[in-house]
Amino acid sequence: MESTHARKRLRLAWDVAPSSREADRFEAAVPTTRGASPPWREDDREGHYVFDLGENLTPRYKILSKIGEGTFGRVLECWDREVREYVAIKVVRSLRKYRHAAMIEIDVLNNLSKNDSEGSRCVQIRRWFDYRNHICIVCEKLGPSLYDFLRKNKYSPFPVELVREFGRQLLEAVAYMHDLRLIHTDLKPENILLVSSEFIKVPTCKRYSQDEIQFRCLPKSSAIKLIDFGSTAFENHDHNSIVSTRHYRAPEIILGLGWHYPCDLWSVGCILVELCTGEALFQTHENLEHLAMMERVLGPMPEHMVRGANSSASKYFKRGAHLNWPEGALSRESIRAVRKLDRLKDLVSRYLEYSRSSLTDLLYGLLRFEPTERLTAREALDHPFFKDQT
Ligand SMILES: Nc1ncnc2c1ncn2[C@@H]1O[C@H](COP(=O)(O)OP(=O)(O)OP(=O)(O)O)[C@@H](O)[C@H]1O
Repeated sequence: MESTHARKRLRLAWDVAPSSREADRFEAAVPTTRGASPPWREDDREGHYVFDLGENLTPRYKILSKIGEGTFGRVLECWDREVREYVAIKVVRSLRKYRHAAMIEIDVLNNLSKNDSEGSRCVQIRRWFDYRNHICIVCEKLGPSLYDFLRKNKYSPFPVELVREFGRQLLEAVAYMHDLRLIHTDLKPENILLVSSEFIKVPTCKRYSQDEIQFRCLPKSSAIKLIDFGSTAFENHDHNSIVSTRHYRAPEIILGLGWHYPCDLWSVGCILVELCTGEALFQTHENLEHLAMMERVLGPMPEHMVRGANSSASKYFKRGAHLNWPEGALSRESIRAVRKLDRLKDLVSRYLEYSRSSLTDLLYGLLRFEPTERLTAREALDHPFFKDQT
């Protein structure tokens, strides 16, 4: 299944988690809903559960806000009356295929939390239940995603020290998953959440005018966790389908060569570049343009990969294993978009104040075309970039 190209829609409430006193006040203001479920209603046309804020999901959970929406369902912030904590509940669409996918996600989440001795950096499942034909997955409530943060800062990059912290934790999460023989397949800034919503505002060097200082928001804590295990693959399953959201999709997936653990590391490479520059590295919606962008940034693709491409991908190449570019481009804008991109090392050094050769070297290791030559998560964690504190 091809993940959606478009960025997720805006979060509805990203830094407005009410305090528990506020939740109590909220509780008192809507006394009639306490202890009861609302009357049964039809789902909407897409199979989403229909709700009103302030009512109960089940008598245990009070719905406070909608925090997200994805292909599989809606994520609601709820107050758990029994444990007295905020939780995020994914209320899955009632269609059979989503219910089925949700059961696999629950299996993965249980696996992740069962083996989690100390902070796996993957969201923790609390429990799950089936309510009015909707699978509901109750998880710890986390803060905004790294993408939410980039957007809030008008796509200005994160400081390199934060990129290092995020990168290390992201790789720890991926290494943990791979040790459990699980492949995430949909790593992207939207699926990396800060644990806390707290942030500080710091002045930037840029000024609009003499008196107007520009600010940007930085998270108070750099702790992050991975979410969205709805596309996670087990090591022994068939790995030929198209996976990953377009911008983060590895070349072996596009070429139909089959994919494995290394596809997650490619996505990590793309994510780290995005955190450093503020913008997605490969902003494209189309295979040939995507491959041309990869070659522009990283150099030519190895010939054996081109020769192994499946029948639908081999049409992107001329005889002699060269990409059919720019001849095959769909428009002039497309050619311009590819030409606009820099080589990886220039791209990184353009955004960082001074040369960061260790980061560039790490990125080249993560963005190797040949999956077997790509760094593994554990190798990447050993890279000098994570030791370099200057
Ligand atoms: N534990 C959580 N705490 C806070 N917010 C969350 C949590 N889990 C999910 N969200 C929010 O809900 C959104 C949708 O969640 P998720 O990505 O799991 O849904 P999905 O339907 O599987 O999405 P996709 O279409 O990407 O597969 C996330 O982008 C995030 O903003």
